[in-house]
Amino acid sequence: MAQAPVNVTVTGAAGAIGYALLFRIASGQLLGTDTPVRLRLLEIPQAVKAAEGTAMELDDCAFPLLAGVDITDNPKQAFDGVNVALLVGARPRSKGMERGDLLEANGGIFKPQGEAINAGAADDVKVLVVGNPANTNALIAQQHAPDVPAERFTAMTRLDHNRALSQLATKLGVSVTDISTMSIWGNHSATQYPDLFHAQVNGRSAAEQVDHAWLEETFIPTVAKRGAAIIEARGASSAASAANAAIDHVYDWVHGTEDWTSAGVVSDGSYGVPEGLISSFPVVARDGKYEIVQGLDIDEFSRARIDASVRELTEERDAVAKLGLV
Ligand SMILES: NC(=O)c1ccc[n+]([C@@H]2O[C@H](COP(=O)([O-])OP(=O)(O)OC[C@H]3O[C@@H](n4cnc5c(N)ncnc54)[C@H](O)[C@@H]3O)[C@@H](O)[C@H]2O)c1
Ligand SMILES: O=C(O)C[C@H](O)C(=O)O
Repeated sequence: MAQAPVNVTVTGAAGAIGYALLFRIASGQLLGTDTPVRLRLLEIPQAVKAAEGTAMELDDCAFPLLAGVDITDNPKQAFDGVNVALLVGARPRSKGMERGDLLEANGGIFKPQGEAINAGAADDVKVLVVGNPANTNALIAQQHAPDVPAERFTAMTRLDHNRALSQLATKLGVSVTDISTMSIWGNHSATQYPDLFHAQVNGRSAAEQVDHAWLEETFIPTVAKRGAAIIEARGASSAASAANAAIDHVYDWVHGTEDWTSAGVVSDGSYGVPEGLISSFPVVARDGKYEIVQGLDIDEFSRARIDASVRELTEERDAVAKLGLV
């Protein structure tokens, strides 16, 4: 191995997404097949033993690119020198828990993790938040890492993007590779807006190739509520597809994109999204940076839906602000 290993930290490493993610990272799918990685697994104390079991399995794969695995329940150790941080572990909503309780519980996780990233991360750190509510958890972590450029904190909407590609491809009987310039706007929640007005299929407007009733009454709700449908069907949240989307998000961030993709990034005020909110936009990746695609015309239909999702993000931000978390 000529190159120094890249430090990749995965939180919630003993969970379902962690299990689907770690082997793909270690095999080179996150950063490329010429880049060695050192994994740091962060778990809560009760799950450290399970993470050790996963580390034993990683050993047993004899991955040529895997330079080592460290396991800890201490965020400071987990993020010391980190280059890529995948914040997957989060507190799920339990019975009787209100939305405010969920935000507060997650604040207790993402505030110290943001602080630990601020204290110890490498200069080039890139952070992807997967754990829900992903956009607001990313905002909490970002707000507690004032020395890290804000654009290094992102939230995952790539799974929604991939779901949108797949639903449209199935509807039109085309390959996902025939579709370009797809985008997801807003929150990773049921209010998100998967946008067919800017998407193209074989170079022609996607919206013009489907009837409006399907777009409004089937496509948008199917994509936006797919997470709930998976939970209903599997009895558990999406895991392999979520891990796959995390791999796509980071791979593209590092290697660049030819087409648009979607990511929750810190708003610069583009498209009327309040500055500082972490909202999904159509983005491209260039030179190791995600950039919001600029200059799109937004019609009334899209405007109303983007605004509704951004309103939800604003309410989440206000709720965590009341708790002193941002
Ligand atoms: N953004 C997306 O598209 C998307 C998609 C699917 C799932 N998710 C979310 O990802 C999260 C993880 O899903 P999962 O299926 O792996 O859940 P899981 O319950 O199987 O695993 C979560 C793991 O996180 C750990 N954890 C909890 N608090 C922690 C902390 N403070 N530090 C480190 N680890 C901690 C738990 O011990 C557990 O092992 C959930 O919040 C889920 O809703 C997001
Ligand atoms: O875990 C969830 O609530 C659903 C998840 O975010 C998903 O989109 O599959």
